[in-house]
Amino acid sequence: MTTIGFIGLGLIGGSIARAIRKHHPDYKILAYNPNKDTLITAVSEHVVDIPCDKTDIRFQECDVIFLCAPVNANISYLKTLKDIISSDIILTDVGSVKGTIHQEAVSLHLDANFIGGHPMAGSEKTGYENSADYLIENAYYILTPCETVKPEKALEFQKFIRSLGALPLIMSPSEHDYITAGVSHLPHIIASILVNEVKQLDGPSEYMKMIAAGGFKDITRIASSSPEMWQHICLSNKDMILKTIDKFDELLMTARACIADADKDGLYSMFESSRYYRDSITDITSASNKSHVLYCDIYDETGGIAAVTSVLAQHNISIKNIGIIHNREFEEGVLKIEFYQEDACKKGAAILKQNSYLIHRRT
Ligand SMILES: NC(=O)c1ccc[n+]([C@@H]2O[C@H](COP(=O)([O-])OP(=O)(O)OC[C@H]3O[C@@H](n4cnc5c(N)ncnc54)[C@H](O)[C@@H]3O)[C@@H](O)[C@H]2O)c1
Ligand SMILES: O=C(O)C(=O)C[C@]1(C(=O)O)C=C[C@@H](O)C=C1
Repeated sequence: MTTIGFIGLGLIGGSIARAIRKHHPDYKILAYNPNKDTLITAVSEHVVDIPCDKTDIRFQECDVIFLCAPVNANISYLKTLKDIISSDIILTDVGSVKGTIHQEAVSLHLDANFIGGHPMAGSEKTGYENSADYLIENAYYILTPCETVKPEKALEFQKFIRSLGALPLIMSPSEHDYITAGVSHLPHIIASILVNEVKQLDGPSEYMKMIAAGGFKDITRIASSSPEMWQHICLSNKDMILKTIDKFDELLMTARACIADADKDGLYSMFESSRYYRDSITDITSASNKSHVLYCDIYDETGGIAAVTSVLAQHNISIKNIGIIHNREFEEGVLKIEFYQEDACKKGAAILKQNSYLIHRRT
């Protein structure tokens, strides 16, 4: 029997625990979370087997412990767990910054046990109540094993992550921190600034807030993310984030100059270059690990999901997975439906369209 521990059972911890329960129903799951109600719910849903205290001696039984609290809390847990855990445990975290926790693992002589982790999936929503067993499905899951981790241990953990439906990708902590500063940390800072900018510019009528449409909403969804989480990330990945801010500043000033100078060619080439590059970014669900998914707009009303599933059932179309998703690019109320086969997905889309549902497929 494999035993897995969790410290922090929020959006990401809860989603990984649910994915383990789904793919490895016989594994034993122990969890600590400061909010006890979360643990009670997780036990009642059979996601967690044993609710634990912060320094619970039963964490000794674990083969793997996932640290799923905010970045700095994960770092401080290494010291707390050091005297409890078994000598061949795999300790991992899901934090959005890797350099600082690696430094702590090395200084505590836990490096032979430590494999940093970071699922590149999430949401602006927090907490166990928003967790889902499919959250990390088809998402890149960055792994940063310490150099002293035995290769067979690292390989075994990589296989485990793949078994949960995620796509493991190995890199060094510094490479991780550089890349995520560019594609995750700076975008969150910019989203937050954009919202604060509108807040400051808007007049007493609040027309800006009222008419803000798809463009503003798309680019600022992540401004609703957890302030605590992003405070920790900015404090932990300071140098890399400052580099990306400098680059952003340079490009913003170039755009400013193009506008001030009415530089037609400069403006055209800025928009043309970003459009070309953005169009080349594919959704991995449509690449080699293709899953047969469609997104369906539903009304936020009782029975909305049941109506969709019964239309599909009437045509003998089986659903592999279904759920409301929050980490997405479409509007509120989108239902994600996964099918076993591409044919079933296409047929399902056609039938739902005939029934006046608005269907999206990602390219
Ligand atoms: N939200 C995302 O999109 C996302 C994506 C990938 C990775 N991450 C990382 O995952 C981690 C958790 O983020 P989340 O989105 O699940 O946040 P969350 O707020 O949903 O969950 C955090 C959980 O940790 C618990 N917690 C807080 N302080 C704690 C402490 N000192 N000790 C133990 N538990 C504590 C909270 O009660 C909560 O249940 C963070 O390190 C974050 O950087 C987040
Ligand atoms: O989709 C979102 O809401 C996210 O912000 C997820 C997201 C990101 O893409 O930046 C946020 C933080 C992470 O560490 C990893 C993923």
